[in-house]
Amino acid sequence: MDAVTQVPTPVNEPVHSYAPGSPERARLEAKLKELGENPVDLPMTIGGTKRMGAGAPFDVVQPHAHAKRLGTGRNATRQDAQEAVDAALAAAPGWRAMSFDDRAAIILRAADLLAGPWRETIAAATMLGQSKTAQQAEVDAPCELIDFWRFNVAYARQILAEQPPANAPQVWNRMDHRPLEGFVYAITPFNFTAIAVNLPTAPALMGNVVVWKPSPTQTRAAVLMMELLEEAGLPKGVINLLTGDGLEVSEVALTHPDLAGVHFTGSTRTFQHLWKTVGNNIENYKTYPRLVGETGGKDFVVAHPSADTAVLRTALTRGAFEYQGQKCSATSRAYIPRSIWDGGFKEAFVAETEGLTMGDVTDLDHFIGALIDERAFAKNKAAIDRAKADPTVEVVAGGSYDDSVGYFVRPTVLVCSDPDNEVFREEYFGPILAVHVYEDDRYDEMLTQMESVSQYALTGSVIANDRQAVAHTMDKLRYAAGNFYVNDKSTGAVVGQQPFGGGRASGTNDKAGAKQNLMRWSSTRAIKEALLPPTDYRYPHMG
Ligand SMILES: NC(=O)c1ccc[n+]([C@@H]2O[C@H](COP(=O)([O-])OP(=O)(O)OC[C@H]3O[C@@H](n4cnc5c(N)ncnc54)[C@H](O)[C@@H]3O)[C@@H](O)[C@H]2O)c1
Ligand SMILES: N[C@@H](CCC=O)C(=O)O
Repeated sequence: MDAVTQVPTPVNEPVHSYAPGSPERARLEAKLKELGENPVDLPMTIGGTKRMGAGAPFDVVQPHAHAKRLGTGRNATRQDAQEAVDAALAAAPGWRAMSFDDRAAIILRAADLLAGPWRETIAAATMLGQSKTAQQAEVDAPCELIDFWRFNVAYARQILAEQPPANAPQVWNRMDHRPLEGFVYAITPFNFTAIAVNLPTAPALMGNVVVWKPSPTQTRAAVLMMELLEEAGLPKGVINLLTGDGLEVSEVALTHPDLAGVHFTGSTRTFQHLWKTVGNNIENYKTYPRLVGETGGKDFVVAHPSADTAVLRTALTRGAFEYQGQKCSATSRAYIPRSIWDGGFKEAFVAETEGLTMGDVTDLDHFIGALIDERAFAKNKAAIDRAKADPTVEVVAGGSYDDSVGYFVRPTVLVCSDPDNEVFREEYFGPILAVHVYEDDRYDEMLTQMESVSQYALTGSVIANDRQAVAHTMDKLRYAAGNFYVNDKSTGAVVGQQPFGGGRASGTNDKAGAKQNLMRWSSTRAIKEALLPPTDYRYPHMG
């Protein structure tokens, strides 16, 4: 079909409340029971075929009740990886040849399946596997993933329609936005099902083939998402799912001559390792692999003396502790003026923090659940223990932990007099908020220090009612965050509204769910066609 079509105008998916007595709550509870009580095998999908493979087994458990197993997968081996790359490359010509409308229709159908019949299944898998509350699972997958899919289709349509603005006389210029040559390697984090699925599907929408390696702890939802994509009509081999730690997968994929790109979200350390490996192999690739990575953060809230204290308290409680602080955007450091801290804020904030309910997320009354695994628990426990032993730090809320049933760490507030302390620099990826109380007349000095005390630049916010202070802070912190908020929490970017990503050590800032990201998965061919081409090499000035 030659028609230049228009895609549906995207709108953000409405968030279901799961309020007591609502029909969606009843459906969710049924799915929680079904998935929670029936552990399954978690297969890979290579060229459309499901298989467990022969690698070492790993269990996926419920982090808030780690004795409860959701399923068992196996680490993909070198052979699994080689076959996945072969399957992707074999699928590439057919996928590239398919029209954009056909590819877009698959993604739009996937969005509708997720918004409808699959909604509570994916929400329940995300709650159980990643220990999210109903609200936190709902804003992740379904909602954010539906938004990624619908907005990406609209952005991709715009990119493909982009053509040169000028044509010289007797010339027609065109742009052919080609998929990359080779395969894209998508490596995804545990904490968002939406991110895990956007990373392979965004390049696929642009016509690329993909090897997808999700996080082991997110595998229950990942395997279900693969089934949903198949139901939506995704052809075999376009996305190949490999389970496990990914170590052998990287040995194959990162050294393969057809590696065309890496689409990563996860820790800074892992991304730097991947980048170094690609750098060390740079002479072996047929093309320069695109490296897109969104990584860690040490996200801040700066409160000005003019701040509304209720706004500040809510931004801190939600920003620091929702999903147990396991968002890359979670507030993990706050700068509060002495006048506010000593003026009753400390007591109110500590009381609110101590009152947060924590437990098994299948009890929908809780505000937070557990950390993802043993490693995350140990990291946060060690950080709290170091803080307790540090004379410059005072633990004013929380500070306790217990992994006997689930990986639970109480929301913790550390007040530290030394703004250079590790508590203001290290990403713990847990419910630990470091607070520095500054003297009101030293606002500017505080801004200068906190601007670059950490290596990251992901998210941050200013809470202030004084407009000049807002403008000054925004200017001074221009490079300290890729997503900046005024009088709001540092988390909760919405696709189509606040494109997400950070700079410095936080990533390549290619903005997930935006045009910038999709453009990385396309390699443009510029075409000039001479309609009346010259037939004499001489120019007029030659007489
Ligand atoms: N900036 C963002 O948009 C964003 C979003 C979500 C999470 N994050 C960051 O992610 C981190 C938490 O996620 P995580 O614990 O899953 O991160 P991680 O780096 O431990 O793991 C990410 C993925 O990389 C895989 N991996 C690790 N080494 C590998 C290798 N050699 N080869 C192949 N795969 C390998 C893991 O199995 C997982 O799938 C935090 O630092 C957080 O800030 C950032
Ligand atoms: N996009 C999410 C964070 C993703 C990282 O974990 C937010 O804005 O809170």
